[in-house]
Amino acid sequence: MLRIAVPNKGSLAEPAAEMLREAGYRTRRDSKELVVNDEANGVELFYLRPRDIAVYVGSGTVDCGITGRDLLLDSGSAATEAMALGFGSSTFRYAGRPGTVSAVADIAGRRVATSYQGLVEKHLAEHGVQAEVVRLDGAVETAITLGVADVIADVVETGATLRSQGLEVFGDPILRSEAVLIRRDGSHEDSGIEVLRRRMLGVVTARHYVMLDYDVPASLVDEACGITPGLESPTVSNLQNPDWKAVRAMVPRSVTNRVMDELWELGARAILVTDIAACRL
Ligand SMILES: Nc1ncnc2c1ncn2[C@@H]1O[C@H](COP(=O)(O)OP(=O)(O)OP(=O)(O)O)[C@@H](O)[C@H]1O
Ligand SMILES: O=P(O)(O)OC[C@H]1O[C@H](OP(=O)(O)OP(=O)(O)O)[C@H](O)[C@@H]1O
Ligand SMILES: [Mg+2]
Repeated sequence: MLRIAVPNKGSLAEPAAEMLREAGYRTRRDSKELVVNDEANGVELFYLRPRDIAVYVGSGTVDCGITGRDLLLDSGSAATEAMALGFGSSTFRYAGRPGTVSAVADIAGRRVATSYQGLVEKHLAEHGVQAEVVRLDGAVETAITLGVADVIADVVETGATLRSQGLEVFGDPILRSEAVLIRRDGSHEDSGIEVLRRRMLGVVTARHYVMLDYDVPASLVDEACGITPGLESPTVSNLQNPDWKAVRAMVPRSVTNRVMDELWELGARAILVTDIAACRL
């Protein structure tokens, strides 16, 4: 049985469960379930706090887990990123009152509030800045208003929380984070983890690409394939009318409409886009 740690709460919980479901695993039906045994797939899911997941994985009590890159690095656990999962994206940044602090060097001698003490202490040390780190559990943005800190370091997604407290980010992002699959440092390419990783990669890829089908005059096939080169190579099939060919290729979802416009201009017709439900590449 492969033991997988899964976020039980917070921003990562629902999208992580969704990804596991799409990858064919059984997930919990109610939020009070703490362990799910999915015998058919040879896995056991342990629902744990996202912050604790790297600790469990690092200690070897579970084989792998899903958590945030920021939480992994903050924990200092003996765990390592096996793959990025493409959801739960955020940046980790310093912020303060406008006009007070504008660069990392200005933090020297001040108080920094954060829930990510390990990450912040390491970043300050790397920049040769000495400051007091005030460890808080959450709602860090309020620390300046309440006079507990001069600067904060926190997760920023839309920036709405910062704005609501009249704060502004400064300096470069400390980190760009997203949900990641993690395994213990130096753990061998265990076949169970490899199957999980391939399945997750299948979901990430299926989300990232669409399948494009179109018909194009035979004389324009090469030009059309230049527009849609696919991953290995596009599929070109005959049509009953010998003057036309059918082409099928995977296209990144983000450029689908631009590619369709180009194909149409070239003379392609019957251009169809289909979602990919799952894949192994
Ligand atoms: N808007 C967001 N707010 C907080 N964390 C986010 C956000 N978007 C992504 N994340 C990621 O979620 C992880 C934090 O999860 P965690 O469950 O500790 O906090 P949370 O989502 O703020 O939930 P809560 O504070 O309600 O427990 C981090 O990896 C963080 O980068
Ligand atoms: O940039 P935004 O889109 O506003 O999102 C970022 C905010 O969301 C999270 O807080 P959460 O609501 O989880 O509260 P917490 O501080 O108690 O964790 C995070 O800690 C930031 O405060
Ligand atoms: Mg939070």
